[in-house]
Amino acid sequence: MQAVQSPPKPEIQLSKVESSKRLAAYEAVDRHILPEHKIIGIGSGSTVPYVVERIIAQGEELNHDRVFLPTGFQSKELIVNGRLRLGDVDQYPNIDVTIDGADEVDHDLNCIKGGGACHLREKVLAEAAQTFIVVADYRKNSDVLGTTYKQGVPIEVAPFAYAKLLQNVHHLGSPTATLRMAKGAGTKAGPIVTDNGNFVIDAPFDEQTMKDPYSLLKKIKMLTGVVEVGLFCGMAQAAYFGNADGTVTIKWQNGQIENTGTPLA
Ligand SMILES: O=C[C@H](O)[C@H](O)[C@H](O)COP(=O)(O)O
Repeated sequence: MQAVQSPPKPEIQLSKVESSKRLAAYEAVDRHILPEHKIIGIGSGSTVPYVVERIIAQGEELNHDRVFLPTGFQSKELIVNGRLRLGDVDQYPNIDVTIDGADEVDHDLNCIKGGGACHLREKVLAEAAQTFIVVADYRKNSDVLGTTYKQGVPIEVAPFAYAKLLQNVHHLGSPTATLRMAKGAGTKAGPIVTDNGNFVIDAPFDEQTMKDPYSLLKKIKMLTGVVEVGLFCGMAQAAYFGNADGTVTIKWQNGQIENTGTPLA
């Protein structure tokens, strides 16, 4: 009897933005998640599912003795649903590679992170990693932070201190800083609460201030009650940006910029 062949699965047509996220994620995994890497940090956001997809495609033989550490609820689900082994940074404080998304990346690879309120765990996993790689679509590739991500610098704060901190952040030069509220039908009434039980303040600063994100980071971090700031300065070794034309731009820590792939006709 002839075997019945199931019809080929239709290829889901991705939007330009989605395909550029996938391009960046695949290229970064292919270059940085190598057979010798056993402890791997998995970041958060909409590009990270493609990172996990590509890691799974490396196969059971490579993945069976690897441990994957999540930066939040979303990445934990990705790891568990992908049948990868879950660990945590308190068991594995030395990570080989962490790959994560970003809200915006400047020419020095400084990043705004925390649009999804995950930046505390993300920063711990980035710092613990020998190699920290950022993946994103072309919209996140900037010269100066705050050019495209207008919501402001995400600041995770102890809930009881938020009112005082809002005043302090206003005085620091962000008069429109606000407490991030849960939005949309069916969501919680009131402020969003992070995976660590904290609140988030979004603090936009002017262009001049954002040109020196490290100074700003230090000032905000000094405010009592601040848990972590979504400015990642001097942490990434490389940032991969998928482009709408099917190529990938890679910015390296030493300032080198590389373009790979053939532009779509
Ligand atoms: O808190 C969230 C993280 O920092 C994300 O990595 C960041 O917001 C980017 O997310 P997305 O890729 O969904 O824009």
